[in-house]
Amino acid sequence: MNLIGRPLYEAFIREYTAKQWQTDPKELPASIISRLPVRYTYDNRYFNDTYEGLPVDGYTAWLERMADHPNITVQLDTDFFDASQPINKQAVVGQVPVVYTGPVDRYFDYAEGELSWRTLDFEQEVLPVGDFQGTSVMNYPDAGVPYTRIHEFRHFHPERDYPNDKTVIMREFSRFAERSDEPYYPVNTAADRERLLTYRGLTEGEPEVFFGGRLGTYQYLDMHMAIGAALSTVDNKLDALFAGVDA
Ligand SMILES: O=c1ccn([C@@H]2O[C@H](COP(=O)(O)OP(=O)(O)O[C@H]3O[C@H](CO)[C@H](O)[C@H](O)[C@H]3O)[C@@H](O)[C@H]2O)c(=O)[nH]1
Repeated sequence: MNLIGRPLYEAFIREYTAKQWQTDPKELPASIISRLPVRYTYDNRYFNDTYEGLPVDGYTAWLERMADHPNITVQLDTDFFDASQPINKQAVVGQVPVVYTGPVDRYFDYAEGELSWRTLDFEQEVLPVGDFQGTSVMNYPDAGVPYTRIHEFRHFHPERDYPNDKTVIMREFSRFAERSDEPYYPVNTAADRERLLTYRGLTEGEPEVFFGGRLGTYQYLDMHMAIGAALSTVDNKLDALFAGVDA
């Protein structure tokens, strides 16, 4: 309210935030809103960063190329908490360094209670038009619309060729995550923060386990922050563990 005043808060923030978090805004950390820059110019970009963009061929290709190395084996569909398969928590922790990027409460089998998380549902549709909304993301702040925003992929990559008579859109819906859902956002209420402190205490007792990413640290990290944090974990912690080990 201090940032933009009541009329703009009511038009753009109040109902969107209710849909996105289903949590009284007073319970949410101020950093959720203060991440949105307020400026008094006609610059209509989202953030103030010098460069904004996506990997040229997308995040999937970017990750596949990083993992495409003779020293790296990728094993998917393997549950770290399933002791019936060899690469499980009990078998590996303490034996080799582990970087864990799943939910921190799950790692400890929810011993200190559940942290609250939001998950997302997506509904994809192909429409028979060349351009549906003229922009990559359109937010729908009104309570009467069940989704929070619509993504239209062609606008993320204006440099690519797309058909003139078809476009892919995706509606995004937010809800509280159950244990079986994929968590996307830490809600981070005061109760969550208290619980997180006890989990942080527990992480200190884990030998050579490095908790990373939004889920492992219970932090609302943007992509550039998650990448930066991963690189500093390598520089500050992992490098030393592998010094002297043959590549
Ligand atoms: O129209 C809006 C937009 C945001 N918010 C409030 O501000 C918070 C932050 O909104 P963002 O859209 O910045 O948050 P997301 O993490 O959902 O955004 C993601 O999508 C953004 C673009 O839409 C950026 O790409 C961002 O880096 C990426 O994390 C929301 O939860 C909500 O409480 C509103 O109330 N109304």
